[in-house]
Order: sequence, then C-alpha cells, then structure tokens
Amino acid sequence: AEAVVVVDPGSPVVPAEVELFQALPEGAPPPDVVVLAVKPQVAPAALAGLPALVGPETIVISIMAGTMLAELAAFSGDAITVRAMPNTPAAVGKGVTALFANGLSDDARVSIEQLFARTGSVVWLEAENQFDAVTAVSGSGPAYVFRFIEALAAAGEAAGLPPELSEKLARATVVGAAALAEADPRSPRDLRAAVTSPGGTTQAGLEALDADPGLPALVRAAVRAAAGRSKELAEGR
Ligand SMILES: NC(=O)C1=CN([C@@H]2O[C@H](COP(=O)(O)OP(=O)(O)OC[C@H]3O[C@@H](n4cnc5c(N)ncnc54)[C@H](OP(=O)(O)O)[C@@H]3O)[C@@H](O)[C@H]2O)C=CC1
Ligand SMILES: O=C(O)[C@@H]1CCC=N1
Repeated sequence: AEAVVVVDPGSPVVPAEVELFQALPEGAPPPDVVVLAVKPQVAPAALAGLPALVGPETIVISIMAGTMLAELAAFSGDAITVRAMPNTPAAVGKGVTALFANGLSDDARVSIEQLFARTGSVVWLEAENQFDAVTAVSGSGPAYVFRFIEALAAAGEAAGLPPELSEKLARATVVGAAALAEADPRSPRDLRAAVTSPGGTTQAGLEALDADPGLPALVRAAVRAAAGRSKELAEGR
C-alpha cells in the first residue's frame, strides 16, 4: 500500500510509516481499502462519517463478528463491501481468513485475496450465513487451542512437573503438532494413530480424553455457543 492510516481514539503504538488519526479524517481523497475492525457494538458511532469518505472504487472490508453485509451498507456508502473473518495467527503470517461478498468484479476479488494472503491462507465462503460457524471455528479457534495449552501445562504441573517446565513442554508440543499437521499430508486421524501405540500411554490418555462427555462433545458445545453468540451479535444483542 502507498499509505496506511489507522483511526483509533486511543494511542496505539503503530509502525513509523503508519499515520494515526483519532477520528475519521474529513475531506480526504477516497481510500483504496478500508478495514473495519471496531467492535460491532461501537460501529454505528465509530463509522457514522464513513459514507462521506469512501468512493465507488473503495473496498470496505469488515472483520466485525456478526455484522451482516445488509447492515454494513449503511456505513459503506457507494463502496464495494466485503465481509472477512480472519484470526490472530495472521500476526505471524499463519492466519486463515474467510471472505464473502456479493457480485465482486474479478479485479476486486484478486486484490482482496492478495491483501489477506499476506497474513496466511484465504477461503471464499459460498453463503454469508456460513459466517456464524466460521467465526466459531477459525475466528475464535485460536483461543480454544491456547486454552488447551494452558490445560496441558496445568495437568503436567498436577502430575509433578515444575510449572515452567510443564508450560514449555505443553507449548512446544502444540507448536510441534501443528507444524506436523501442516507439513504432513496424512489426516489428523492418521497422525493421531501414528502416536498411539496399542496398549500404550497415548491410548490410555486418549481414552480419558474421550470419556463422557469427552473432548469432541466439549468442542461441539464450544462451537455451538460461539456460533450462537455470533447470531446474537447479528441481531444487535
Ligand atoms: N480478536 C480476534 O481474534 C478477532 C476479532 N475480530 C473482530 O475484530 C473487531 C475488534 O475485535 P478486538 O480486536 O478483539 O477488539 P478490541 O477491543 O481489542 O479492538 C477494538 C479497537 O477499536 C478501537 N475503537 C473503539 N472505538 C473506536 C472508534 N470510535 N473509532 C475507531 N476505533 C475505535 C479500540 O480503541 P481503544 O482500545 O482505544 O478503545 C480498539 O483499538 C471485532 O469486531 C471482532 O468481532 C474478527 C476476527 C478475529
Ligand atoms: O471473540 C470475538 O467476538 C471475536 C470474533 C472472533 C474472535 N474474536
């Protein structure tokens, strides 16, 4: 990008080449791309000045959970409007972003894809109503994995390891398993089977993990709750 501008009423630390504004600038030429990253609850107040700022060539990308394209139309004036759901591993180029828009030109589609490809992989959704489930799986998902690291570290401590060592082992194990899942084309199921010696330690651990209610049921409940919250946000609650 030629110039990157951040609008934030606070004082976030931004890179030297980024300009910081406390409020939306008035009378500026229409930007190429605007990314809306405020909380959905503050959007009406924060974005009131946006229609006057954007032009018909501007691409407005909202990453707000639960804010529908139909609602975004009120903020985005003439601009091309896109919904995106990224996730925080984007900070290290390992994110995954789901995108959806109606009637995009091929050019717009390519530039949006290129923008998010800088932060990791990109998928286009077939329907806007997939966002609730997508938000619950990949938007919120990193937090489930971090929770797992915390739980594994705490369990190691309970099994007698010093806290620092246990956290180091738990973190390195999840990082290593994720890297293997990325590099090895086998399914997660096959990767799991490769660790699990018949009658060995892993089998004993997995049996406990799957005992009622079991990890799959807990994860299903987590995704259902997060998707439900996404729907509530869409209804303005
Ligand atoms: N966190 C995540 O993993 C993901 C978040 N999202 C979406 O991103 C959005 C932000 O979430 P998150 O980063 O977690 O929340 P934060 O509260 O961390 O970020 C919100 C930001 O908006 C700023 N802000 C508040 N009011 C205004 C305003 N009037 N004008 C401009 N900026 C304003 C805040 O500034 P200040 O701190 O000074 O109040 C803050 O920097 C949400 O819509 C969320 O759904 C989407 C995908 C993943
Ligand atoms: O918790 C949230 O609402 C946002 C959306 C996905 C991740 N964080």
